Amino acid sequence: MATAFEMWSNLGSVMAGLMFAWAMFKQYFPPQLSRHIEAYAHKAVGYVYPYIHIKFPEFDGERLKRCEAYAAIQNYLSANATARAKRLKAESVKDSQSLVLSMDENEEVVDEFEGVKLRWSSCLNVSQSSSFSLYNSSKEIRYHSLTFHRSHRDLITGSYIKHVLAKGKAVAADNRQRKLFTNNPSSDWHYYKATKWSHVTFKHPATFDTLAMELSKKGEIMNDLLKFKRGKQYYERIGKAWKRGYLLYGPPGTGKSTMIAAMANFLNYDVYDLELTTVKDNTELRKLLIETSEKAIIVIEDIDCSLDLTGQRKTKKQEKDDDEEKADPVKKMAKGGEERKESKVTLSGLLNFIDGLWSACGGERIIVFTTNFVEKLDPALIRRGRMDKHIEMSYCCFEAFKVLARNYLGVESHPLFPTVRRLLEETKMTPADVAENLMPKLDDENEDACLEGLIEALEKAKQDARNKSEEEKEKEKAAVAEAEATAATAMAEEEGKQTSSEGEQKTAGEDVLKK
Ligand SMILES: Nc1ncnc2c1ncn2[C@@H]1O[C@H](COP(=O)(O)OP(=O)(O)OP(=O)(O)O)[C@@H](O)[C@H]1O
Ligand SMILES: [Mg+2]
Repeated sequence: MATAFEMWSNLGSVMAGLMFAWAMFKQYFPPQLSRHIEAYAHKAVGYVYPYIHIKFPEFDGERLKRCEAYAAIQNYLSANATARAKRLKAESVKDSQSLVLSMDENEEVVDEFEGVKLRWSSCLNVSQSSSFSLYNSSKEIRYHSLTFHRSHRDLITGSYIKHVLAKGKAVAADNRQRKLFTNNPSSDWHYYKATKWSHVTFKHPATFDTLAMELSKKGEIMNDLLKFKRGKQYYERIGKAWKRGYLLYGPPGTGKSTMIAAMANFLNYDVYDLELTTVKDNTELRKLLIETSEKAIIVIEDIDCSLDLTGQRKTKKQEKDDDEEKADPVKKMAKGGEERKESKVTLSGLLNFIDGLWSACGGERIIVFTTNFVEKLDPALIRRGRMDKHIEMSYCCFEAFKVLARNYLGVESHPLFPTVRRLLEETKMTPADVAENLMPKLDDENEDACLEGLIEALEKAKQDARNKSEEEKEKEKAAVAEAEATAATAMAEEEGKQTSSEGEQKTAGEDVLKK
């Protein structure tokens, strides 16, 4: 049997139908009259229809950003109301181990709070765009609608909505599966349902435990991250956007990417790997930024190679090459294989991305740049406030080696450790190379064999470095000798010229005297 609530809800639907009909016929009435009719109709509805509707749309701010309340309500409903819904949607979470059910579109459920009944509907409107387009340009507008009796207005708008949002956020935190995002080329953005970022589940095993670096430096970075994570109020108090920039620099194979994975696992944040070369211009960069979630690490790897962001002017030769390319398309094709789609993201666009007004939309974000050549970067890009913490990832030291030995061989100490220590102090080897040498190549290879292999590799690296430096010294010597020889020849020539001109002058003088 239909309850009073359902009866009133049905009446609500009838009224919605009448409103729709009115919207169609309204044009046939003079504007003055239609305004009067509308005002009286609203009053009359208010007397007979005692229910209030609140709409929670999926997007706010001109569709720029997904509304947090919408997401929280969706989570709340999937956890609390799905038992009563008849049509559900299933989504796998938590390493595909479990399913999360949520209400399907245009489905309704009744919820209860402190003895008060209320109704949630999940709605979808599809509107066709009037403009002609090659792509499917229909627009989907989703929203949740809450209906309740007006006598409970204070309870619902005061406590119930707060309760729903808090529960929804808690559910999201429980079900949260971290994601690794990458930006889609902007040419794909206008496809139906295309989003700016695509993602996979983030499953990198690196942690600060397995990261090889000096313990004091590691501890300092972990403390810095923790301070940031817990710093919401602090950032508010000092009037600074809740974000922090890290610059990781060092030679290839020293663990920069590994460090980012460790950071994400430590903080439980998503990772947005931003490929700058596919971003068309500064406006698109801003749009990408707005679509990143909170609790995220935004990464730009090898920033020095991404774009010409050094802020330096082009050399005369580069300018000449570019002009020639513009004039000669064949040359251009030969250089790029195909016509290059150049990104127009500029240094100032990137600076604003990191530290401009838009960077404060949404908090709790870490921005990480990695580079092999820190000296190539524009100082403005890496100044404190943009890149707050500069971390040098360097060659393997003994402490870092001990972490790798524990990870790869399961040993804390070994008689060969002192030899390794001495060799690591005498030569440079990246953690990636040390790790590779520590990895058993055969099933029966034990830790002794691995450590001996590493010592051999270190000895070889040391010898190679010595040979290289001797070669360089030889080259330097040869260059100095060559320079000296050239200078001596030039001097001799100069002297020769002087003597001959003196001789000529002398002969000329004698001739005059004879005469
Ligand atoms: N500090 C480290 N601790 C643990 N493992 C490391 C470390 N550095 C390098 N490795 C190992 O070496 C591999 C390469 O490291 P990674 O990709 O992090 O280097 P990178 O500094 O990002 O290099 P590139 O500059 O070429 O991008 C990793 O897969 C990891 O196993
Ligand atoms: Mg890397």
